[in-house]
Amino acid sequence: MGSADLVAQAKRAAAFAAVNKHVTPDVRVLGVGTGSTVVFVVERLAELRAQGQLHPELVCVPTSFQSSQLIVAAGLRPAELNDLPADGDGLHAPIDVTIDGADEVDAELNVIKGGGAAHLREKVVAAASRALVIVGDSTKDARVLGDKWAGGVPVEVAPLAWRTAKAQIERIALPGAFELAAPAATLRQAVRKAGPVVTDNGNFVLDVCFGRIHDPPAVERRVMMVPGVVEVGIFSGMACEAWFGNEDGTIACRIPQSMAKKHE
Ligand SMILES: O=C[C@H](O)[C@H](O)[C@H](O)COP(=O)(O)O
Repeated sequence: MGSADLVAQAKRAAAFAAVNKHVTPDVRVLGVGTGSTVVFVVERLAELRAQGQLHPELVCVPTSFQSSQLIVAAGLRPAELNDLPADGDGLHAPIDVTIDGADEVDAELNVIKGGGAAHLREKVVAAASRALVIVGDSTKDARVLGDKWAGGVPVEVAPLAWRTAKAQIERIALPGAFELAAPAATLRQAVRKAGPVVTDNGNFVLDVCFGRIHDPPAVERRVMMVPGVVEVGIFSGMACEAWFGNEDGTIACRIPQSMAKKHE
């Protein structure tokens, strides 16, 4: 088996394990992430549906055009977040659980997302979920963000503001929060289309390299303050569990390190 096949197999194993644990027949509203690992999440959902093991009224909230297409192709029912009824606690977190991929995950399960430019909708859906579960292959599993992922932090920006936002992001100074003396931002270019990537929301994406990120919540908050920034691809403190598939066929499941310590 080639290396790409082994990585796909690892992603599939993680996705299947997460679905098996979290998508029980009592789950009524499911958030479906975006990316190559989520393809396997939906493959498993289709199997469970065919076996009659899903809630008969299950609806799936997509996080992108791709995610919506996968849901429909698998015979599952898509639902818009705004159309879901409010829950009792007033927080409007009507989604039981969301399963999504990631570009990198640190020891506390802070996550970099947006390699597929879907992080705005992904974060909105994650925030409306009672649990966010991450799936990926073991190359995503890092101690500190920036240890492995070299693609930078995706930042969705309004097209009219991309140059000013880029300049302001590159001037961010947060002593101790990240490795580089100054962040470096690049406008993401499209493949097989001239010009920049345009997101599902009609915006552009800056990929911002910070080096290793020691304080993800501080970086996330600071970048969000730049005018024109729509969403930052750092998800701090949102994920409760991550599943990583290894090329040897084994799977690892992790919870945030601080929570694991409390249970020791
Ligand atoms: O924008 C895309 C998403 O955040 C993806 O979930 C992330 O890039 C991971 O994708 P993949 O499973 O393809 O590595």
